Amino acid sequence: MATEVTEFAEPQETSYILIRVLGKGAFGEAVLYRKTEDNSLVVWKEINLANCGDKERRDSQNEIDILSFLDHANIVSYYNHFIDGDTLFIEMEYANDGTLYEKIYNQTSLFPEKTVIWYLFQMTSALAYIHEYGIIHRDIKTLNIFLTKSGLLKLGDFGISKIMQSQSGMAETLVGTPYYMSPELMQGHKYNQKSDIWALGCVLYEMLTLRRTFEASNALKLARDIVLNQQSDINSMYSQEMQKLVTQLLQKEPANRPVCEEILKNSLFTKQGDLEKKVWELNSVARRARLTACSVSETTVPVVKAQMCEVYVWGGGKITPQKVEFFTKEKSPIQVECGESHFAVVTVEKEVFTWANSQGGSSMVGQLGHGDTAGYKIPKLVEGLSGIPVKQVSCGTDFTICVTDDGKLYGFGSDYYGCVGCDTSEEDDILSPIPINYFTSIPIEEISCGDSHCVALTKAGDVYTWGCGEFGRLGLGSEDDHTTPQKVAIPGKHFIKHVCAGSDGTFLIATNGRLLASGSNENNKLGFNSPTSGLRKRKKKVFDIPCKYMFSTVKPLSRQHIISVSPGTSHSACIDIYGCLYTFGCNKYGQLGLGDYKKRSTLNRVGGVLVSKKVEKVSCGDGFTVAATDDSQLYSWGNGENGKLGAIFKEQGKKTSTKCTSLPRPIFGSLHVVPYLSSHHWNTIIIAEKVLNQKTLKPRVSSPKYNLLNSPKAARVPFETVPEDSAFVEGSQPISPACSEDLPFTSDSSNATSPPNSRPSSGNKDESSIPPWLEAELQDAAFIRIPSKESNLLEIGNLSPVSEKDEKEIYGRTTADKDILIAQLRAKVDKLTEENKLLQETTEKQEELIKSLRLHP
Ligand SMILES: Nc1ncnc2c1ncn2[C@@H]1O[C@H](COP(=O)(O)OP(=O)(O)OP(=O)(O)O)[C@@H](O)[C@H]1O
Repeated sequence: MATEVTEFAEPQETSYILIRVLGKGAFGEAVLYRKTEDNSLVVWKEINLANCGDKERRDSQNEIDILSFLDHANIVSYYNHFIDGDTLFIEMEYANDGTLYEKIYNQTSLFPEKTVIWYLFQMTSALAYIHEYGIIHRDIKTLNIFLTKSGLLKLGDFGISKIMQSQSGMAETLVGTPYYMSPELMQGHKYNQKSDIWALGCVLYEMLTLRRTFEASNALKLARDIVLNQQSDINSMYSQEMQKLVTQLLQKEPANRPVCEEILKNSLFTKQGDLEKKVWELNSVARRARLTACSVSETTVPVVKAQMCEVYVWGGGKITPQKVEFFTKEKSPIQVECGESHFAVVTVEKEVFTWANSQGGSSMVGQLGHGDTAGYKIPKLVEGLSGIPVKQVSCGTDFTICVTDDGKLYGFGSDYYGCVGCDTSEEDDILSPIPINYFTSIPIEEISCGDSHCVALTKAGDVYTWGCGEFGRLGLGSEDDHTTPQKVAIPGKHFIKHVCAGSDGTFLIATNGRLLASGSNENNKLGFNSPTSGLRKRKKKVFDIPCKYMFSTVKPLSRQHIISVSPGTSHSACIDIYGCLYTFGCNKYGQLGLGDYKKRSTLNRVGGVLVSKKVEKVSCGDGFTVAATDDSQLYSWGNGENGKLGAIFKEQGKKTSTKCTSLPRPIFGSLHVVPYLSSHHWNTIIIAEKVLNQKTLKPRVSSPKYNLLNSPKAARVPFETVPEDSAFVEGSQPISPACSEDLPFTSDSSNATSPPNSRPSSGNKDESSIPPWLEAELQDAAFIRIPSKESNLLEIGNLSPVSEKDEKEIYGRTTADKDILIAQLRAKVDKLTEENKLLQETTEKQEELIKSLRLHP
């Protein structure tokens, strides 16, 4: 379709293009690929498991599962992994500047101490991180320490690391590379994390001497050297502190070696400034570089905002957004939610209002909480919660659960699956709010209701699920239903920040931005499927996962830092920290927003009109998606039947019903900030903030000083009030400048009274944001004319003689011209003086003559 081609480039499925085989290890190969999705380079390790038994396969899979949770700037990230036939595939970050081994052996002179400290700091903080998780690396060596061109160091190859069951646990197996093996290992003793510290000491020694700590012609001699701990001396150019640290790390007795936390406190690091910040900055630059396609629009910082909150609903038969007048006139909303046939709103007074959209004929079963089964058409206060401050509400298909300020839960509606947690009542339908007693002494932070199950996050960070368990949506390892809340096992050491229940699956968002999910992955709606197109030894294009009974990380999204997720009936959408929108799942109605209706088996980044915007909110319903962007626009796409899209869009040439659109389309006419958005089944409800008045600061392009010097006009209006975007015009008034004295910023005020493109006249204090003190100073200031070109004249410390040309430009004439003119003037004055003198003499003579004539008539 012509219209679509211009608006949206055909999205490509992610595939891998082989770059080169990096090398072969003991168990397989490491191969470098380019990922077509974002042109990033990734390494896939292909490990042959043909000789491994079932248990070993399971163990290696479990071990990598845990390693994939690690998230540290100095550890090679594990993005994805799966076992296909006899091959274990692991996708990981590519370190693009070789290994520390190569770096050391290419050195022609010793490293400066500063470099050694920088590398050692990064290695130690990586080790501190894994040790905290109870992981021992067990193969620390310069060959397993990778470098990036940006100067970062990355600890990799956890191939033989072992997850310790407890911090004090001892692993039995003798593994590792002999040169780095600690005395206790050589002697056949047990070891713990201190063996990694020994290896760290060996690496440090290698960096300081450019040779191995213990080199011996045979294993026996090596063992003897290590046990006797005979190191050679370190060059005296290195500080005493450094030499002391090597000795501490290479202590024969494990107990005498420091732990990572102690090493990090060494004055060698503290003297070097904020090394942690440097690592963080370098890593975030690399992360940003990966987001090449993500051109986020210029950010402005709001300063003053006057706004009005309104509630709109659509869908369920209502084609265009309907304003719910009640919340404009009487109550101010702070949170909204919808179920299949009902809406719920929490107001600033912490009250809950519910009402029905019984358009489809569905009967009420108590989900409104008004004590009966009437289908109230306008918002009605849930009186059973009067006096109980509610901070959040969530709607299931036909039930509602509220969280109070002190973390208590109240539920009402259908208890068919035990969602309302009513373990005492015989009835399935709870018509008025009842407390969910299970949580009386476990305060809840957040609740999310799916179609027929619930997930709650406690204030302590634990996750509980209950209700229907089909497809493993409760993440409890089975499909069993549970009428009482069950604590969920969270893999790794993830701290959960948000919980989100869908129709038959559940998402969890961890504090580190990882997305975890459990339940049905039909059509990839939980995002688990991995693209494998282009990978050697893999024929199928996608590695398909039908469902998960336990929570696992959604690995295809492990490189994104997810902040928000919304599961729909057959698809899902999530937003990352940069405001990029990703969709996955069924695309029958174009609900993935990719400009077509093709089946998509993996993850997609929504582009088109949204590519340059920051998506702030998203919600998925049954076959449709709604998204709000940072420029106060609202978009919808997918199945438009029954008004699900809040507007009527016509899309030519598509195969499904004429009410579908596969591209994000702006809805809602004018522009609004949407702080809350919820879709369920065919309904959508939003809070729309109408910004009546907004003033923002944004960095100015040129320095006001420069304008002041260069243009007399600019000197009068150094801060220009940018005419308002028509976005926030309704009833807005100009705001007197509050922060215009902050020189690096220019004021951008939304002002309804001045027409677009009109410039304020100078000196008008209402329109110009010039501060009064500066205005006064400018009025009194002498006017100095400056050449339009930046000549040497302006550069302090570079006062070269003024050229004739510049003089002419500044003063309109040269010094020579001036001299001639002065001479001419002098001559003129002289002539005049002469003439004056003559005249005076003549007058005197005439007066004398007249006098004598009077005396002698
Ligand atoms: N993430 C990575 N980034 C850059 N190069 C890598 C990465 N992982 C592995 N390599 C390189 O690929 C090659 C093969 O690595 P691999 O891990 O398969 O074997 P190895 O580490 O040499 O041996 P083994 O795993 O048996 O100890 C090595 O040269 C290694 O430096």
